[in-house]
Amino acid sequence: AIYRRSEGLPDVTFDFIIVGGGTAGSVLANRLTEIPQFQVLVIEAGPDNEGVFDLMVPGFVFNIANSAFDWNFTTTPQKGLNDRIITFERGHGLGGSSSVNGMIYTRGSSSDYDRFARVTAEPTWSWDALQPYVRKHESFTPPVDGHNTANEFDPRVHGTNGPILTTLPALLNPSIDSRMLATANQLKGDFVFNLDMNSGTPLGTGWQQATAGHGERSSAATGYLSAAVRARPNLHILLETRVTRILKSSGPGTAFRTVEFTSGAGPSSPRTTLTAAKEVILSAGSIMTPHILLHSGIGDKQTVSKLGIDSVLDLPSVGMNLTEHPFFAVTFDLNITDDTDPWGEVFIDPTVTNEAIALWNATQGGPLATIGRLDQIVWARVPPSTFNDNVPDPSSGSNSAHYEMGISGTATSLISGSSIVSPASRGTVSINSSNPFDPPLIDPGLFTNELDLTMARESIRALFRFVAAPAWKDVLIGPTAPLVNNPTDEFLNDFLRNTSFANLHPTGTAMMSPANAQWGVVNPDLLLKKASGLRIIDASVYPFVPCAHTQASVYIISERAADVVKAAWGVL
Ligand SMILES: Cc1cc2nc3c(=O)[nH]c(=O)nc-3n(C[C@H](O)[C@H](O)[C@H](O)COP(=O)(O)OP(=O)(O)OC[C@H]3O[C@@H](n4cnc5c(N)ncnc54)[C@H](O)[C@@H]3O)c2cc1C
Repeated sequence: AIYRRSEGLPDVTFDFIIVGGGTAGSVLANRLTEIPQFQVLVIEAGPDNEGVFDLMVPGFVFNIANSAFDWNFTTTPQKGLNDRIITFERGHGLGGSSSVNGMIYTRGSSSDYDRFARVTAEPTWSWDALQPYVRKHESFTPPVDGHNTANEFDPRVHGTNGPILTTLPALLNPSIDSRMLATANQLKGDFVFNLDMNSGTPLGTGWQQATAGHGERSSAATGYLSAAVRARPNLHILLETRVTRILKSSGPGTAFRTVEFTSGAGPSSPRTTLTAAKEVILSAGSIMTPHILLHSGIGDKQTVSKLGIDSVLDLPSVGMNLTEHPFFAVTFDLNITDDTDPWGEVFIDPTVTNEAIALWNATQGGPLATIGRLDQIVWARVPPSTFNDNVPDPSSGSNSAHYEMGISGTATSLISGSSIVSPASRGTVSINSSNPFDPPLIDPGLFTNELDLTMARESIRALFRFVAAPAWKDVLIGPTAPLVNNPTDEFLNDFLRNTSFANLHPTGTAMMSPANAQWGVVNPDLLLKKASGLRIIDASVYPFVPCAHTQASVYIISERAADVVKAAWGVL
């Protein structure tokens, strides 16, 4: 059941208290309540996702920023971005960031997961070992327009029975799609057609896949917290309630089974505590998980002590290693005269938008049933000569991408949403007060490592090579200002520093490490180091960011983590 005040909660002993009903938290809530004797409480800071139009309609993804479903964070001034402060959206509500994200479904490369296994000395985090979980969360669903998808994906690498619906684009854009696929054929090499970028080898040009089905967004909340799951008598979801700290239990040893929370909105709001009989599971995401840990005195001893917070566990890696993908748009002017797309103006002309809304309401189809105009993505590597002994390759292996180009177009422009997906830069999440209501200091450190700029320049030059293919000859005008032909390195550095944003894929701020390692925050079983009772399950535990948009990996990791928890309590 759903509650909004802790006073209404039933008088039961909660075996598990999950902090954050986001992407990972929803997976855990579902899987742990499959065991009827487990009583599970989820505490989520934000509201319910149910019935919220902008969260349901894929085409309205850009309406969500700055709403009640966004934490409305900004970064610290970014040195690598000419000291610009940028927005840093995070989901606030059931489903967390999966309720607000861009729905792009990409798993990354097999070597990303093999690197997880290698650096944590835990073989069960490898791609091969994770295969059951790679499929368990997913149900591949035909696109809403019912077109033949035979050459657009490989059904053998997809799940068919999981809670999360995935699909292929439906609002096809033939004049762009045909040229994209022709380019892959004409140039091959880095841009060769890849039938399915989610096979473990993403490299090349392939059809984009999204977490949507039957015209609607599929999020951790719609998928894992369906009406039937919410009705389970052992699942209790407390909304609009913020966890302020996790408290050390009294008695010998270092155990953390108590959460402190409030439904108030400020530092003096009355706080309540509840203690889990088995575990607290922290799933507040890569930004708020370290924020809660630091406010609880779990983190670098000197840093927290300086702020007047009692240090209860000295773990210097908390909040370190923030890894994020820098994102930049690169645009070319086109002149397509045979464009027959009736929905070209859907987000520009209000009359067309209203027609699209009416169509979506009536049929859950039409242009709003799909995410904008993005039909294909290119994943590629920079030349090996970019690296040497002093400048090592930051990617996880030779089947991993360094950069991504999500290419969409209209009759007049071709836009690549480009990103460095194996970055070398690292940042931090920290705090500057003892008030848990103060926002975290988010420093993703974008472009602080020169190598990321080098790779970004190379990706822009790769896009120039891409649009130089014969397929574009009759329609390409040239780069859109301020971009110019044959740009110098200096020009591109300025362009990148002045225009880049965060791709909103933060990971690594509570990273896992081998059980005996002095660094890291959690062990490979995701239990907090040097303590008991507290597990962390969300994107913060990744030691490295995958070369992918990060939601698929959160589903994979959380599904496996649910089994790790069940095994620890003897029910698997
Ligand atoms: C705008 C946006 C676009 C994105 N686009 C894509 C995309 O297209 N494809 C993709 O794969 N990935 C995308 N991502 C990234 C992806 O959604 C995330 O990596 C993933 O959902 C993170 O899951 P998580 O469980 O770690 O955290 P979240 O899903 O963010 O969950 C954390 C939850 O904890 C709650 N919480 C935090 N602090 C507290 C507290 N103190 N008390 C109680 N509750 C708390 C939050 O409200 C939230 O519900 C995007 C993210 C955003 C924000």
